[in-house]
Amino acid sequence: MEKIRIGLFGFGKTGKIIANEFLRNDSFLLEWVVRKGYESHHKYASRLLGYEFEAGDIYSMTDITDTFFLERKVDAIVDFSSAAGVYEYRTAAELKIPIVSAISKYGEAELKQLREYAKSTAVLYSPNITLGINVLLVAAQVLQKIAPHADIEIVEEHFGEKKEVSGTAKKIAEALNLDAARHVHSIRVGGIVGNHQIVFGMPNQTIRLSHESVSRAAFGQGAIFAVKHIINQPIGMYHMENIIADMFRNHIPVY
Ligand SMILES: NC(=O)c1ccc[n+]([C@@H]2O[C@H](COP(=O)([O-])OP(=O)(O)OC[C@H]3O[C@@H](n4cnc5c(N)ncnc54)[C@H](O)[C@@H]3O)[C@@H](O)[C@H]2O)c1
Ligand SMILES: O=C(O)C1=N[C@H](C(=O)O)CCC1
Repeated sequence: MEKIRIGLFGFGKTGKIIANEFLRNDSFLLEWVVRKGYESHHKYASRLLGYEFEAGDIYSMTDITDTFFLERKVDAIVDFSSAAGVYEYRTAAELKIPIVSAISKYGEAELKQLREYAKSTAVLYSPNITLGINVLLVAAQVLQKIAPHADIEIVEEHFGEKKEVSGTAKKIAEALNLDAARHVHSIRVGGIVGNHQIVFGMPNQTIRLSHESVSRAAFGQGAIFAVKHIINQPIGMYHMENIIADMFRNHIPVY
């Protein structure tokens, strides 16, 4: 069976792990990687990650010409670069190459650009692309409907260096119509990749829904899930939580 060819933007803390998840999955071929600078320019991501084969030719953003995506064909682009990276694949969208953006924090202008691309190709945007967080997001909304009077608080734990409040926690608060400033509580310790807990408090019982990203490889597994979904979809904008919600709908056991 033909491998799914991937073009990856970003080869940083997370991008390297994403590249590794694609490299170790036989369904995929990592064709190239684009990063901001010239570090490891034209080396292979596979070799840098310790593999014996050559895959994932490394380019700099300045290498992207109008013919870049024509000359280096891929079946999907995956973006783990930065918000500004969104401006670099306009011609890919025009060529109808599906796009998975995992940028956690876009400004309005970048989001507008991504929505523009979704008029030409299939775009999946997920600020937290782990399967588990998107299951948590849907399950919490279902539970809130079942127990509308529950008190709800959100606790997010991340590595010590993370300065900003978890965008994921803010998204959960928004989905539950909660004021994030009041209901999101942050803990910064050690090397925690990312833990989110939603506590539903009721008079005689407490329900806790929680998700733990044990390794950043969880983001790679989410990206793989997203690519496999998006490459068979028509033009438009897609979100992981909607895909998961459909799976809930289709798999809720009928007793
Ligand atoms: N959606 C998710 O689940 C998820 C999970 C982790 C990280 N992220 C996002 O992934 C991105 C990268 O995170 P990180 O921890 O690897 O950061 P990082 O700073 O370690 O790496 C950023 C990488 O992107 C490259 N880059 C930056 N701007 C670029 C541009 N304009 N064009 C091409 N390459 C560019 C850099 O060279 C570097 O390789 C961030 O936006 C972060 O929010 C998302
Ligand atoms: O590693 C991080 O930092 C991440 N932050 C995003 C957030 O703030 O929710 C999610 C992905 C990982």
